[in-house]
Amino acid sequence: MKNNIAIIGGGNLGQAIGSGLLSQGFSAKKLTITRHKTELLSKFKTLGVHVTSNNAEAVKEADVIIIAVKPYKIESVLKEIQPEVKKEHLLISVVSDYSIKEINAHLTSSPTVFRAMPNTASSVNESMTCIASNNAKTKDETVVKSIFDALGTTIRIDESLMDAATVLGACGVAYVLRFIRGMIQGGIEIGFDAKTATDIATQTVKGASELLLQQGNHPEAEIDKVTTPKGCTIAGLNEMEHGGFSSALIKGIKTSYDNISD
Ligand SMILES: NC(=O)C1=CN([C@@H]2O[C@H](COP(=O)(O)OP(=O)(O)OC[C@H]3O[C@@H](n4cnc5c(N)ncnc54)[C@H](OP(=O)(O)O)[C@@H]3O)[C@@H](O)[C@H]2O)C=CC1
Ligand SMILES: O=C(O)[C@@H]1CCC=N1
Repeated sequence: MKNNIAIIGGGNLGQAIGSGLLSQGFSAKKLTITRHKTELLSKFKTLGVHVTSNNAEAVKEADVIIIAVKPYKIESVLKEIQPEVKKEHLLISVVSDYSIKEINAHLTSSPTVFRAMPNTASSVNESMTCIASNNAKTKDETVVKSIFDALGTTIRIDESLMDAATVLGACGVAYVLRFIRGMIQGGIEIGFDAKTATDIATQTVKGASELLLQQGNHPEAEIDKVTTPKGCTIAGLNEMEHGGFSSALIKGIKTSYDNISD
């Protein structure tokens, strides 16, 4: 990748993106990460990444700007960087609930603006990133896609689905981790120590995902292969459903969706 990238907001997601890029061989010299508490970015500094609290300076040196601050901070950041943003810049916002139109309203130079919704698995190059833009040139789309392809898998979506992408893909990491925690707790109750239960639960979740990813089957088709008539799997699964398992998940997803806007 030839681009110089500035990540504005080196927090949980900004650092995950930075780590993911570096582990794919992206040059530390071409990467800048900003935040106020720069001491919390020392591991990046050690690797040769330019670490600064000066957003304007970071933007000046970059051709791709990734904004990764909290939604309530984006307007002040846009005001701060606005004088340095040029038409040639690719500006990617990973900020939830802030539209391309709202971003453009703060910029006079008309850069090409994208929204992307990666997740924290960017740090291990296993993100699912949904990308949206309005009338971006194919060559710019290719650049943005290549950045997030380095961090995992990408899908292009319409911007109207960005809130849904935020919930399913980004919040989704937390839902799955809570599921894994539940499996671990159950595993300990039936006899495993915490480490062994964690090893079994995490690999089992990975394997179940791979069955769908690699074979493209419907989850129920794979479930049918596990459930022996009158067996323990179906007994446990039905008990989970009696407790509202799928329903709780669906309701939680809808509740997250309803809570995106402040
Ligand atoms: N976390 C996640 O899983 C995901 C988050 N997102 C979105 O990404 C954005 C960031 O989320 P997340 O990483 O969790 O949040 P964090 O609070 O962890 O990170 C945001 C960072 O921005 C820095 N910051 C604040 N103000 C400025 C500023 N003026 N200039 C530069 N840096 C600044 C803060 O550091 P300091 O105080 O040192 O300045 C902070 O570390 C949010 O909009 C969120 O919606 C999207 C997908 C997934
Ligand atoms: O919970 C949040 O607000 C952010 C958005 C996506 C993931 N975390």
